[in-house]
Amino acid sequence: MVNRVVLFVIDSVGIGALPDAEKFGDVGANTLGNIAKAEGGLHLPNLISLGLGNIDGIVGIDPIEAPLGTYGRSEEVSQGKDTTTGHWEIAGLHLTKPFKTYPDGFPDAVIKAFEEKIEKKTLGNKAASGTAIIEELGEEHLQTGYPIVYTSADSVFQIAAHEEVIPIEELYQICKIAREIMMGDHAVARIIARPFVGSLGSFTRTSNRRDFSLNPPEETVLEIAKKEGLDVIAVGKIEDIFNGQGITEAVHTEDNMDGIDQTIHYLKKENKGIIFTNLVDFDSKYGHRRDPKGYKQALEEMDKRIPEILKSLKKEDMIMIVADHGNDPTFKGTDHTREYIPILIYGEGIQANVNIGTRKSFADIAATISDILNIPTTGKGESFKNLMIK
Ligand SMILES: O=P(O)(O)O[C@H]1O[C@H](CO)[C@@H](O)[C@H]1O
Ligand SMILES: [Mn+2]
Ligand SMILES: [Mn+2]
Repeated sequence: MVNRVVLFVIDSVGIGALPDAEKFGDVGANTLGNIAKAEGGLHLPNLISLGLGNIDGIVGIDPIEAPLGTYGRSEEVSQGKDTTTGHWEIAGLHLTKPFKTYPDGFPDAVIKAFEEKIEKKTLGNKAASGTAIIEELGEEHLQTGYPIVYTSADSVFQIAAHEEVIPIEELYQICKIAREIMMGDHAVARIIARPFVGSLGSFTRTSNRRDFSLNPPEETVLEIAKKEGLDVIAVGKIEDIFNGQGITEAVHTEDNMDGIDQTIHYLKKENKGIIFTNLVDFDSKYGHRRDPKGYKQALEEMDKRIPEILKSLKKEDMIMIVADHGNDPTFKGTDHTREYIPILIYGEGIQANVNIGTRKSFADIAATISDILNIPTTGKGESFKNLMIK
């Protein structure tokens, strides 16, 4: 019997363009496949031993004879390719209306209302890469003290500020003000605090980033699990993505390795239910930065830690490794890509070498978790428990 699910989202590790990728301008995107191609292969022996190379349609990773895990891939139903949409679908929701985006910047009325409330002017107000815009406007920011507001192809209102110009607590406060303004007609998925340090020419962003999300519009599998008295432990930015809804305990992390450390820490403790971890470096440090070499290294670094994670699993644990969207570092632009996500599952109670094929919705993951933990479902997705439980 499985009574604890460890759900890892390896943020942005997509495995090929979805059939509807054209609508998103993402035909030809393949995060994992194109990294393998650009970097002359990927050394991921542990993910491969679980079945990574055996997933239908995977490119750049060879299959093996007898994978130890259950494996497959999934399409995304919701019409979005952002983190929130991806995670909410994994947790059992389908977003019928995509989040609003602002490719040409935010309307004057929004910026005016924001500037009045924070009693400061703002800089930027356009779509940009976060590292590029602090280089571009950093000097003016240091001189004026005005925060830098920017967005991307995602539904985000991001506020960048130097930690010595706007202390982080104050930055979080102005994010909360933005959150109040960006509701209703302008219900952007996230307001993101983007603090940075350093001096002109060598600014670096810090791990004090915070995301201020919306509540999920309906009950997720996390809320159901919590109601049923189970633990729902959030590691990394999971707490932010769900705006704390359905979470019983949370820890924020410095980077991928810290995320793995924290997950192992919780695995060793007595708890029942869901440990939900997001490893964001793949996306934020390498995908958006279009750095296939760094992305490859981050993947290999994570792969190396898998034996340690598996060793920490108890008899009744099951680990699921999935992603939330793509972010092909070899693709045009700097945004996410509409892709299939991989699904790798392992545990003592799980069948080896089972192919669950191509799932129609990320919500199949939530439905399966409900089925396994014996709790009600969100009503979305189809469980594949019977294919993989011993
Ligand atoms: O370029 P940076 O600031 O990393 O922004 C990226 O991070 C945001 C949230 O994941 C997205 O909007 C994406 O564009
Ligand atoms: Mn993401
Ligand atoms: Mn991203």
